[in-house]
Amino acid sequence: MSDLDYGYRILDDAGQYVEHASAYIEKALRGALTERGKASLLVSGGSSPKPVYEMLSHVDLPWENVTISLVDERWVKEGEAGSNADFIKATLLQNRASSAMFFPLTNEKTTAKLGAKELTKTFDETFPDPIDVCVMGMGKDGHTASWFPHASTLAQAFEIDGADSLVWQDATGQAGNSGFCDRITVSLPLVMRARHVPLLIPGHQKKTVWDVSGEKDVFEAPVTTLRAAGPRLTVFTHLGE
Ligand SMILES: O=C(O)[C@H](O)[C@@H](O)[C@H](O)[C@H](O)COP(=O)(O)O
Repeated sequence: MSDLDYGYRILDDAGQYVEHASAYIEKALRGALTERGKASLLVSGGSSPKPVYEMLSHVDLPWENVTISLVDERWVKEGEAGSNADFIKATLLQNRASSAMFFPLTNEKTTAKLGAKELTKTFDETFPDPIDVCVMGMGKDGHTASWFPHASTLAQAFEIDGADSLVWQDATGQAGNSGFCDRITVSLPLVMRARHVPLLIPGHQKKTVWDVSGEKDVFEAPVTTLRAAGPRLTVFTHLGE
């Protein structure tokens, strides 16, 4: 018996990881669609969830009733290098899932700081709280969403009372920023209220980062905050490379 209060699915290999993570998200969306007739799904970028999105895109669901957005976005225009929106369009919003509604996390403002308020307003109008499924990823530096270790802007994402749904983040100097510093991200309270929080961290290296993060401070390893979701958090990993 595990004494963890969250789900921890340690699969044998990458193939099983993809199947189990995809099936979990499918089941959560199906449950929301059955209960409420619609579902909301926020997704992360990165190579870890990519094959899961590709599998999910073939699933037979009433995708036209599913509204999808991002957990975080680099402040670039769609069509420019680094756009998470483009990544999701090329992976998840394909095949059967191409009929889902997609809400991008950028607007015409020149910086995320300038665009955040207006974007939050339309996001809140589009997505009833709580979100049904928030798919989280993780960098080997322990960041998740655009919550980077010791970032100067991190406290505003972690403000428990009163953080907006979306907040801008400055990832300057972060090892895991992929070259994109100006960012927008969901806030911690929004994720904590979500009905399902799958964390997709395939491979033994990411598994170790996750396991070790349990001993760390939330500003040192932001991903550890997800433990506070308790049974609504399910971690998917495998023991391969
Ligand atoms: O916006 C970003 O920079 C990415 O989305 C990033 O947060 C990513 O999710 C992690 O770095 C994990 O990436 P991998 O899954 O490729 O390891």
